[in-house]
Formats: sequence, C-alpha cells, structure tokens
Amino acid sequence: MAVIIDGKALAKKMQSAIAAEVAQLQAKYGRPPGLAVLMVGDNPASAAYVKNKETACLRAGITSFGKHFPASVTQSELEQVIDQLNADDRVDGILIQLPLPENLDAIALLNRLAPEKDADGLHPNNLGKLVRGEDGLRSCTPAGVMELLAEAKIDIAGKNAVVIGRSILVGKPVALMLLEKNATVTIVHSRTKNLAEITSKADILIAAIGRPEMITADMVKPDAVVIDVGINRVTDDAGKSRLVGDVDYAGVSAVASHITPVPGGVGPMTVTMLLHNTVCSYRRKFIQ
Ligand SMILES: NC(=O)c1ccc[n+]([C@@H]2O[C@H](COP(=O)([O-])OP(=O)(O)OC[C@H]3O[C@@H](n4cnc5c(N)ncnc54)[C@H](OP(=O)(O)O)[C@@H]3O)[C@@H](O)[C@H]2O)c1
Ligand SMILES: Nc1nc(=O)c2c([nH]1)NC[C@@H]1CN(c3ccc(C(=O)N[C@@H](CCC(=O)O)C(=O)O)cc3)CN21
Repeated sequence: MAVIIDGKALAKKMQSAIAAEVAQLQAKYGRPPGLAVLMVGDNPASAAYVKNKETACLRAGITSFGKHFPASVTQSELEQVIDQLNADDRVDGILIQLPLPENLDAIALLNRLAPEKDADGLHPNNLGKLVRGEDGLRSCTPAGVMELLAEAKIDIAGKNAVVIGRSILVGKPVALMLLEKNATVTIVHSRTKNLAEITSKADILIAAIGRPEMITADMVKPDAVVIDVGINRVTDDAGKSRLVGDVDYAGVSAVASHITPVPGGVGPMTVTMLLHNTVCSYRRKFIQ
C-alpha cells in the first residue's frame, strides 16, 4: 500500500508558521497583510477553495477582501475592480478564480493585475520569471505540489515525470517546476495518443485533468509517486455529494509508492501557498 502524502498536515504546519510571522510583521509595520479574491459565478471547485481560503486567512491574521460577482458581471466592471485593488494599499495579493465564464477575457484581466500583487503568479511577468528560473510569485497549486514532493523526500532529479494537463494554472507551471528540479518531463493532454502507455512509464505522475477518477491502476507504474490535483464534485449512488480527484484512489494506492488523497492532499497546500505569496508581497512592500 502506498504511503499517503498528507497535505492537510503539512498545510497546518506551514500555516502556523505563517501566522506567527504575520503577527510579528503586523506588530512591526502596523497593518495586517490583505488578500482579495475575485470569484465569478458558482464553479463548485472554486466554492470549496473560497471557503477554505477564508478560514485560513482568518486564522493566519490576513485580511480577506472577498468579492463574489454574478455570472452576468461585465469585463469593464471587473477591470474597474482590479484597478481599485491594484491601487488599494491594504491589499497585497489579488487572485482571480479560474475558470471564468466564457464571455469574459481571463487573459486580459490577468494582464491587468499589478504583477507585485499577482498572488497566483499568472501575470506574464511572473510566468516569464518562472520560465527563466528566476524568483517571483509562483502559481499556488504547482508550488504546493513541489512542497508536498519535498516533504515526502521524493528524489526528482533524473526521474521521469509525466504531467497530465497543460493549463496555465496547473499543468504548464508544474511541468516547469519539475524541469527546474531536473526531472525529465512529459506533458500529456486531451489530444495525446497512447496516454496510458506514457503515464505507465512515469516515476512521478501529476494528474491535473478535471475528470473524476480517470487515472486507474493499469495506467500507473508500480512504485510511482502519484500527485492528484483534481477536485471534482460527484454524486454517489446513494445520492450523496462528495469530492474526488482525477485518480482512482482505491485502485492506484495499491500500486503506487506514494499518493496524495482528495480531500486532504493538494487542496490545502494551494490555500497555504496563497497565504505564503500574500505575505511575500506584503514583506516586499516594506522590506526592499
Ligand atoms: N487542488 C487544487 O488546489 C486545484 C487547483 C486548481 C485546479 N484544480 C483542479 O484540477 C483539475 C484541473 O484543473 P485545470 O485548471 O488545470 O483544468 P483545465 O484548464 O480544464 O485543464 C485540464 C487539462 O486536462 C486535459 N484533459 C482533459 N481531458 C483529458 C483527457 N481525457 N485525457 C488527457 N488530458 C485531458 C486538457 O487537455 P486540453 O488542453 O487538450 O484541453 C487540459 O490540458 C480540475 O479538477 C480542477 O478543479 C485543483
Ligand atoms: N486562480 C485560481 N487558482 C486556483 O488555485 C484555483 C482557481 N483559480 N479556481 C478553482 C481551483 C480549485 N482550487 C481549490 C479547490 C479546493 C481546495 C481545497 O481546499 N480543498 C480541500 C477540501 C475542500 C472541501 O472539503 O470542501 C481538500 O482537502 O482538497 C483548494 C483549492 C484552487 N483553484
């Protein structure tokens, strides 16, 4: 049976360290760090994120400026809100929840963020720094995945890492971070042929697909490290709603050497890295 990489436990440990640092910084600089999250519509994965993020901010002493808009909000209304938040001295981090409804231009909104407040590292300046291997604000979920691999003491250099998914939010940045740690990285996606043949050669398999329990034991190499990024809400036979990942946890945990559960794996680490990025931006404002 696979070792469970406990994201909830690591998140708890890191969030208490962040809370202690926030208390010190606030005493010194006179105001708490602030994080603004823009959410449009009612995506179920986004709703889970918002709830956990707000609790974590409260515990860490970070002020939340949550803004929830109906799906009918316009591009120019959101642009105005971003401009206000960019100019607001109480706000250190801004996050735009993805995906946005199709009528909105997400890229244009991400481009409008002040890069130094871009808490999810999705502004072109920050993505460019990641490509070049420079320090900068990095996407929270991929950064959380890397923290989980480090905590479990997984050797990355020279390993075959396969990332399923190529989104700007998860797949592409996590592939770059694995490459930075000297993995041999393959990215697969919906147009890939022979997907199972490629995934079954992975020493490290990262699933960021958005398809409930798609990765089954026959697609996984024995003793692989499996990180499940997926957050999918499904209704079981008894009519009860629950969260599942992109990996068939019961089947895959019988063949993998390490696995992250859903819930309790990557999700809590995403929240943690969001707090981390917000505090980094705050610190950078006061300490050059
Ligand atoms: N745990 C967390 O903190 C966290 C954070 C962010 C997202 N998530 C979850 O992670 C999942 C992925 O999120 P995302 O934002 O990256 O999603 P996304 O933008 O929808 O991207 C999904 C990727 O998976 C690929 N894909 C879809 N179906 C496939 C198939 N049958 N075979 C192979 N590849 C396939 C897509 O390929 P194409 O590019 O060819 O379409 C795309 O690249 C979702 O469940 C999301 O809720 C979790
Ligand atoms: N810009 C942006 N960045 C993101 O990281 C992001 C989005 N947008 N949009 C939504 C997705 C989904 N995300 C999530 C979803 C759930 C948790 C989370 O904390 N999940 C808990 C359980 C939640 C519950 O039980 O309600 C977990 O243990 O997995 C975190 C991030 C982050 N995501």
